[in-house]
Amino acid sequence: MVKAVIDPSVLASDLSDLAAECKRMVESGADWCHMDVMDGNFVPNITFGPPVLACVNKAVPELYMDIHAMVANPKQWVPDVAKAGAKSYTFHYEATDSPADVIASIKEHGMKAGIAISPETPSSAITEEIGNSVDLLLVMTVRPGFGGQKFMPECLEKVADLRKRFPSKNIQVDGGIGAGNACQCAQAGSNVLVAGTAIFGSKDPKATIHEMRSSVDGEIAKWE
Ligand SMILES: O=C(CO)[C@H](O)[C@H](O)COP(=O)(O)O
Repeated sequence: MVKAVIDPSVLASDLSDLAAECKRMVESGADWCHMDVMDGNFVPNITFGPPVLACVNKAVPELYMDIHAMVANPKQWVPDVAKAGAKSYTFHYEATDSPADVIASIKEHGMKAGIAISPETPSSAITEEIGNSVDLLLVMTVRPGFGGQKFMPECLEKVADLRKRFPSKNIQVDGGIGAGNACQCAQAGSNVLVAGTAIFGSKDPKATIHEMRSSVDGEIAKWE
């Protein structure tokens, strides 16, 4: 069965000291670090790409880099992101007409594959074929592009639908999440919680991660 994964989003970290920030998260009990790669095309923001990911991987080789590719051509970046040491690569359903090709490329390059849906995309866009071929389904709970936005609880209906249809998959939520709504997200069926502001802005990230994990663990125990 799935397990709780707490996944700090480095978008809210001190990006001038990214490797140290990732290390701090590993030491605080984070399972993964969520790395938002934005190209200024798919979303109106630009962050970082494979050269920066490679530096982080070199400095913190034990880190599970969970890539959220908010890019207009997701297949283009798969080889470079894999070479940079990423463990998983999640792309947007809205960014491609051929998700199966992108998924195949991600797997060929030795990464776990994920597919994301933005708030305006229904969960029915994830067909049985797509859902069964990925490792992770990401339901955005804000519009992609920026951290620190308000959580959209209406997106959780999509989490519930996906959990029902894909009981053994990692189902991730991202945007406006923290200790206050972790339980609500897990109740809907999410086991992978991304949190930027809530963790990097916390005085005690270790305690925040622990609290979020306890909420998810408590809900997962009820599913079985
Ligand atoms: O994908 C993202 C934005 O597109 C971020 O990962 C997300 O918004 C996390 O930030 P916060 O927890 O501060 O809302």
